[in-house]
Amino acid sequence: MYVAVGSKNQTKVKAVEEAFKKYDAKVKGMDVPSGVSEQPFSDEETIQGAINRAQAALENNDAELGIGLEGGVQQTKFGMMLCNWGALVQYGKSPIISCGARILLPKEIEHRLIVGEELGPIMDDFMKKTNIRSKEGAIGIFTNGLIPRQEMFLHVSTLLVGQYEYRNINGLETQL
Ligand SMILES: O=P(O)(O)OP(=O)(O)OP(=O)(O)OC[C@H]1O[C@@H](n2cnc3c(O)ncnc32)[C@H](O)[C@@H]1O
Ligand SMILES: [Mg+2]
Repeated sequence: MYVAVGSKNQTKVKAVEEAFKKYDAKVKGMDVPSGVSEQPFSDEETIQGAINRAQAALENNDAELGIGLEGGVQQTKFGMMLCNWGALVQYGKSPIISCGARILLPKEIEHRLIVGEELGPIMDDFMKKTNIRSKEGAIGIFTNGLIPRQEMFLHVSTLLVGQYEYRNINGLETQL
């Protein structure tokens, strides 16, 4: 099985590799447009970004499945939450989607997002580190390293694989 991932971020590509391990799949990451803002600001926009990435990855080569993983934030009455969504796309079928664990972001980060900064650069500046988005991620920082970004994306990817298997066995279109 050949699985194309719409990103070169290693936290995403490695998570997909692990989720498809039992299929002995060839997993290839590639840069594709997300078709949404660099910093998605709602679940809906983040889902759309994940689907767009999955579709673009699938169409750009001879893969059997396209996977898109997209990070964003969602404002709630409790504060701004990190949100991450995944999509699995297959020719002739509707996309399968899943989301990852969520936590509230600190107010200081929320305020910077509201005035238009992107989470990736905010996190690097906040921690005085580089490229956090390709390492532990915001979720890793704010969970004291207990849930790094790759692990969160592994959960998202495994939710996609599980739903894909369920559909193959039962033939049910559960979504979209
Ligand atoms: O190369 P791509 O696939 O685009 O990977 P990315 O790290 O930029 O990730 P996303 O585009 O999916 O995330 C959207 C934005 O949110 C940032 N972001 C999302 N989750 C993050 C996290 O856990 N840590 C740091 N930045 C994060 C990211 O840098 C972008 O500005
Ligand atoms: Mg990005």
